[in-house]
Amino acid sequence: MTAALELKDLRKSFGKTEIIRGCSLAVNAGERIAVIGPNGAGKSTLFNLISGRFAPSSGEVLLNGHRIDGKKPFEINRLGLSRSFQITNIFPKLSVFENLRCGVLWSLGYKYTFLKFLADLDDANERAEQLLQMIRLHKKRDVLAINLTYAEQRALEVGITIAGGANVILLDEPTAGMSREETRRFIELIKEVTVGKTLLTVEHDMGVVFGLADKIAVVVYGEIIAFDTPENVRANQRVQEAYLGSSVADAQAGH
Ligand SMILES: Nc1ncnc2c1ncn2[C@@H]1O[C@H](COP(=O)(O)OP(=O)(O)OP(=O)(O)O)[C@@H](O)[C@H]1O
Repeated sequence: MTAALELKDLRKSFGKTEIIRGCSLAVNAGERIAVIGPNGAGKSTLFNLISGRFAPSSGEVLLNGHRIDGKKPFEINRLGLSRSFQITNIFPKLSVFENLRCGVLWSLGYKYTFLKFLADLDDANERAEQLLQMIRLHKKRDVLAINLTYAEQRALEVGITIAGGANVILLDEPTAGMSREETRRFIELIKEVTVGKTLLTVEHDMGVVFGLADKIAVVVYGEIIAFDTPENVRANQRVQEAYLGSSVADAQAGH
């Protein structure tokens, strides 16, 4: 079976410092992966390499079996990989519905003509209405994004990320800054809206990791030292020594 996303001996140096030091990983379609690791381990850099923000120094990134390393972020997006936008990429003065519709329309293609735009508008409206329901913001349909609560803005961000129908979704700390209860509900929401999709999240909160992930990739000092089920990762000696056994991680996991 072709992996939905595959990294082959991926490396990235900034100047003389190698930050990503030979990462290999194969993620099957439909799997939910949490990428964890200490601060500065290279998690964000890995996401930046996958989503095309940085080009790797060497190695390959394959999306559904096709090389995407070296391509531009928008090209990778149109090939079916979507990364969560930062809050600042939500249009604050547009309504929730309009934000979602922008996400849908933007994904429809860069060779866009005005006539095609008009023809597709009905479809885009319909899709935006569906997304509204999915992210449970239908009651906030016409509210300006700037007037949403923080958790609602994060939900909108997820809605925009999935708007184009990408099959591989990257979310960077989706529950950061949320209360425990908001986090719990948000994990359920993420699970629902990503059914059938491949999901990668960078996550610090161990509660979120163990609640969401089918598999965990542990990044330490630019290397993936483990890639396995949550139970096996928890029991992995090397991971415990390098990361999980710390009191901080235990506290986050609620032990
Ligand atoms: N553009 C850059 N130029 C130089 N060094 C960089 C650049 N981006 C990241 N780094 C360095 O790469 C290392 C890994 O950073 P990265 O942000 O990927 O780690 P992280 O695991 O996401 O950390 P955190 O959990 O704190 O977000 C850090 O030492 C950082 O200073």
